[in-house]
Amino acid sequence: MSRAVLSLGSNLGDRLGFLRLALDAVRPALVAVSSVYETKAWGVEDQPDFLNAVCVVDDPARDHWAWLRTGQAAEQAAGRVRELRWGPRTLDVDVVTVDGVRSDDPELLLPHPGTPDRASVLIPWAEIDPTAVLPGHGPIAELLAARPESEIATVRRRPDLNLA
Ligand SMILES: Nc1ncnc2c1ncn2[C@@H]1O[C@H](COP(=O)(O)OP(=O)(O)OP(=O)(O)O)[C@@H](O)[C@H]1O
Ligand SMILES: Nc1nc2c(c(=O)[nH]1)N=C(CO)CN2
Repeated sequence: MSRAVLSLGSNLGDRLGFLRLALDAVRPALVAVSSVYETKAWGVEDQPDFLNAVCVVDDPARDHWAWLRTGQAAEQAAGRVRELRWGPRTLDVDVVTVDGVRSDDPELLLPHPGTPDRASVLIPWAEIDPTAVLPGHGPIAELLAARPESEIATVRRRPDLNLA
């Protein structure tokens, strides 16, 4: 069994369409998908808001590398051009965790190192798996409780947008 948590993000073009494209790439393995959230950009702040969502997927035939490749293929299909780090993009698929796998290979860091500091990942993840634990970091509910209220407020659920 290989159960992965994937974070999806888009802030260019047809944002919802690109999230749907990513989800369609994993739909046969889909266990759960969060609501869509409109989030203020972190990192490079002078860029459009993102749409973010998190999904849990499970496929015994795929290991962590296969999840990375699946995400990268979806990014390519969305016409993503690799430019600025933390800059705008049509589609970003981050592999947040895969089972308890730990990796310090720069091509696939696991768990994804940004996760503990990103309400834009923790909030949608907690919506679909509130008792989840981030390997090496603890329960995501505790990580979320440690985020400043000012950051939490920049992650807004968009009930009018649906991925499921
Ligand atoms: N867990 C992971 N999920 C997705 N890509 C990863 C992961 N760990 C390392 N990478 C590598 O990161 C590179 C992609 O980086 P990218 O440009 O998407 O970074 P970013 O999204 O701007 O920043 P961040 O990784 O902090 O979210 C790829 O080369 C990929 O191999
Ligand atoms: N809110 C938000 N900000 C971001 C995001 C993202 O997915 N959501 N992704 C980035 C590129 O890694 C940079 N900044």
